[in-house]
Amino acid sequence: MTESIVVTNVSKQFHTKSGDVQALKNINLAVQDKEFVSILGTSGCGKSTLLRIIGGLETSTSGKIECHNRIVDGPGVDRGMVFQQYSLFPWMTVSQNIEFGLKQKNIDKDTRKKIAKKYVRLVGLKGFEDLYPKNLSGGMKQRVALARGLANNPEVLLLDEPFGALDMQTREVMQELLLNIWQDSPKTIMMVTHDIEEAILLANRVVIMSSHPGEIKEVIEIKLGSKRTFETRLTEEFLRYKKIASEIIRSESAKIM
Ligand SMILES: Nc1ncnc2c1ncn2[C@@H]1O[C@H](COP(=O)(O)OP(=O)(O)OP(=O)(O)O)[C@@H](O)[C@H]1O
Repeated sequence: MTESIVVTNVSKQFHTKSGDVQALKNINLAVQDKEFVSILGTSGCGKSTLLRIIGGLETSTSGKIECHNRIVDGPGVDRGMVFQQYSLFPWMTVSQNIEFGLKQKNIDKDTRKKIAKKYVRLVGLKGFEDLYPKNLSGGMKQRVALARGLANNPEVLLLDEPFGALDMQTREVMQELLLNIWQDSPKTIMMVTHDIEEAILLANRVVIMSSHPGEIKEVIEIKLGSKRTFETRLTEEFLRYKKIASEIIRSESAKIM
């Protein structure tokens, strides 16, 4: 297996008016090509900071990040990011939003349209292509953001709480959607979430971070097979993973209370 992302001895310190904050301490992690890794941890433990450093939106204080053997020193088309705040362009339609990154890559109009059409269908937005974000529900906007991230076909997709703003039902539909898309055409995905079930259902490995400073506390390999469905949540194996992860997170939360 080849390594997609390699994080070596990454630490991050923020300098603020009220003092220094050590957000990350000595993070070491190798994510394999086409692996799905979820990152769990208590609020403020550094999950987003780690993802932003991998995305090149933030610099580390020490250590290095490599993506397919290239040192990360800023954002790049090899790494796509989808955030909880949909960050859609309000003046662009659903299709135009999805096509945006493709246009930046100078992909011709016909190919752009074809790719956008494919992802509009995959995320269940057929018929809504010409609407503007203001005419969409939160769940629909989130699907557009996901479609845009996938349509760009980056080598690595970085998802920061992508379903965090959604209600439970929509969230579950979106999880299943992402699961189906990933099972049909696997790619390297790192996803930050607060939702233990979401982390386990989707990932090959769940990384649990400890807080203050953020360190990797535990890495759990999730052996639930590659054909997971919604019903996987009801299996004994799944519940066993949930119990293990919940206990670690509970003990971490207790430390900061
Ligand atoms: N730009 C910044 N300036 C100063 N401190 C920051 C900055 N960004 C994050 N921090 C601090 O770094 C630590 C980690 O923050 P981060 O947002 O990465 O945590 P998180 O695990 O993603 O939290 P949450 O789950 O609540 O979103 C926190 O203590 C936070 O206050």
